[in-house]
Amino acid sequence: VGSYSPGEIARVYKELSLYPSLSRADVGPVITSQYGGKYSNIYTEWSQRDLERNENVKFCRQYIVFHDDKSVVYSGASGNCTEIKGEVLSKDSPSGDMKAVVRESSVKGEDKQFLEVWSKNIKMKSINLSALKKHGKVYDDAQFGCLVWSHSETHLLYVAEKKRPKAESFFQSPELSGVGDEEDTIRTGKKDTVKGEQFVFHEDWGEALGDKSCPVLCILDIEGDFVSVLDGLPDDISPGQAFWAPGDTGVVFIGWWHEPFRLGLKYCPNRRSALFYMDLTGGKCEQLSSGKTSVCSPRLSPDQCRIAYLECSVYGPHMQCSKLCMYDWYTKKTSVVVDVIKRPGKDGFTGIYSSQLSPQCWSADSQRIIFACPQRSRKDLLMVDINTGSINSLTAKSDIGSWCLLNIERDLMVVSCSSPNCPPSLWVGFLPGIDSQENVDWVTLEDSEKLQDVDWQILTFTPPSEDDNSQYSNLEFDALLIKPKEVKDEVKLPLIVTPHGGPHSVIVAEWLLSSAVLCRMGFAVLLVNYRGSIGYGEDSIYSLLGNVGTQDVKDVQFAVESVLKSGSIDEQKVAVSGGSHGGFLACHLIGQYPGFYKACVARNPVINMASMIGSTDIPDWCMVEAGFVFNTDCLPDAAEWEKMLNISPIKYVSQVKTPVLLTIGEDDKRVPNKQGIEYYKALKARQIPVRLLWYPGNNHSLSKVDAESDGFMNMVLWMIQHFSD
Ligand SMILES: CSCC[C@H](NC=O)C(=O)N[C@@H](CO)C(=O)O
Repeated sequence: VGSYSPGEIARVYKELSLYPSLSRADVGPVITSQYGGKYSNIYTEWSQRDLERNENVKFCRQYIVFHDDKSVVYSGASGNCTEIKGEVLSKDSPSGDMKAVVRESSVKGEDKQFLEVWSKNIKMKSINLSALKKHGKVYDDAQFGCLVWSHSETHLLYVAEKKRPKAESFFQSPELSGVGDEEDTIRTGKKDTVKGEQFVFHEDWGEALGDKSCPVLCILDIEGDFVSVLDGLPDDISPGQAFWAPGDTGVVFIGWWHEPFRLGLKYCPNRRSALFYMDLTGGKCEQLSSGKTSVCSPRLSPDQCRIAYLECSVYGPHMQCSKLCMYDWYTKKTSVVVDVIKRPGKDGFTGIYSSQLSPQCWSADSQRIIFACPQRSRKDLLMVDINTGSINSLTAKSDIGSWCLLNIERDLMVVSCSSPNCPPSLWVGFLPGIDSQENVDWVTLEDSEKLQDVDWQILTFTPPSEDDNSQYSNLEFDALLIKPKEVKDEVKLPLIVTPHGGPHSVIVAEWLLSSAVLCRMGFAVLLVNYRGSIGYGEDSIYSLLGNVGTQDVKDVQFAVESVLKSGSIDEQKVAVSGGSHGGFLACHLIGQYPGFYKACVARNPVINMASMIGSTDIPDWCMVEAGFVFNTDCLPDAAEWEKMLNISPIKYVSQVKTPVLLTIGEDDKRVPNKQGIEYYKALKARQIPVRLLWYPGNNHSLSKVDAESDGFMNMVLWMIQHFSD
């Protein structure tokens, strides 16, 4: 490993970063050819890092699938890939005759948004949304955003930021006042500016949603060329994830309460929210779910009789085991189809841990729901019978590590699958009939090459009895070990230990660019799903509350020491890296096991929960992980502050011997950059080698192409440098 030059590392990174990943697939209508054969077009979107251009490029490719409604007869790509530029959102109409696009385009040097309607090869409409000034920017995020055709194909529904009146200075001279809105003034006879509001703080929805504050539901009447912003919704909720109700009588959406103040939503599907129906015929807004829980991903059945959605508790751990619920449109009754799983039973089903269902998730007969979900360290495709609640795994027996349902339409499933040694590939297959025992017959649309030199396995651990959790005892956990395949007898591998963040998330056996590159360069990588990870039953999640900094730290160390016993690892070359809560664990490990790890790399790590609670977008996380109940109207008491400090990595800083590289995102709202700086100063004061990389324009994930690639290069070089200290 030590013999690799930066140029060689960059070459391997560049080579493996060429593999694109799938982000979307849409199945077109069934067309009968002139020879009587039936086929459907499949539209796919992919993304790929372009290191030269320093951006993630998005491209599309279409495929044609001939079928007999039960099996694929013939399939192939139709044409080559095309890069997608300027499209914010796009959606084909249900019949496939039209396409709607929200596009960003520069007009005379100014960025504008247009809503386009295409029919065959003609752009029928191009509506300048920015000029209409009915609302602010259209939302394209997965949390709120949508672009939905009405069933009648006459209207389009989307979410945008509420229009904010222009604010001007108290000292603006009257002749210039409201000058920017001249057109509006002529049209409405009113000046659209307010004084004194220029510096008012507007709450936002937190990490990665910093430009989202007050979403509104908007409707374009295509024939009438008219955009309207829906009013009549409750004032204390922010709407999103909207769709047309049966018969287009109104719209159904999720509303998130934003009183008394907004809490970060990213990775936090535990925020109080409900399913709502805005009746456009009577102008009334009705709440369809209890309002005491958190709900997301509502999906209307093909027969338009039921809405399936996911539900979990409010506050508590930010990722939890969800219920699959069903709202019957006609009886107005709600039922639970799949409940929370505390401990997995004999069938092996560990519970639902998805926070987003695929755009379509129903079988054609409206009797089953299909979704992808982490089950321990793999991601499987699961099928639920809504009448019995019984669950079948469509993929449990496969040797592929991770399956992702991109879409399902008339029982034709489009999936992306990958493994640590196999980049994403694209497959299609028909869902077998409800009473059929048959397996899915998968057909590859886009294959990917297996990396023959990379090997992976899932290891299962039972914590030693002294580390058992008395309240939640006998819990197991896993780790994913990724290694070079061919290793000469006398060679011992350097090891990089990577606990995931969250802490309630999971690493599944999927394509992981950095692990594949490290493996190519001769490192072994150990990714630990310590107790508290999702995918193992709700008891595992709850076992960690109040025990962060001990139980999770011990689990990781136990997994590492067990792997070292195999004899294939060089004990003098063990490093640790992690982001966020994974960074919290990395910094704990070097503090609690001084000198064991020869290098540490932490991305936006949580360093001091007590100092972070006042500045993060999710203060509830600090209280809940420390074992307390969060309440929006009370401050932690002295004992709670003390515990938050005592369970934080800063507490062990004086024991640290390991050199630390910190990678920090300037605009991180989740773990504010001051956390990394606090650790940097504490290490510097103790003469521990420390280096801090500061990435402007980056948030918590450090996922911009240059930040991600630079962070990776520096991580490897830091480890190589300190392995030879
Ligand atoms: C107040 S920061 C809490 C840690 C953070 N949790 C949720 O956002 C975290 O560890 N994030 C992970 C993803 O879950 C990450 O890798 O950024």
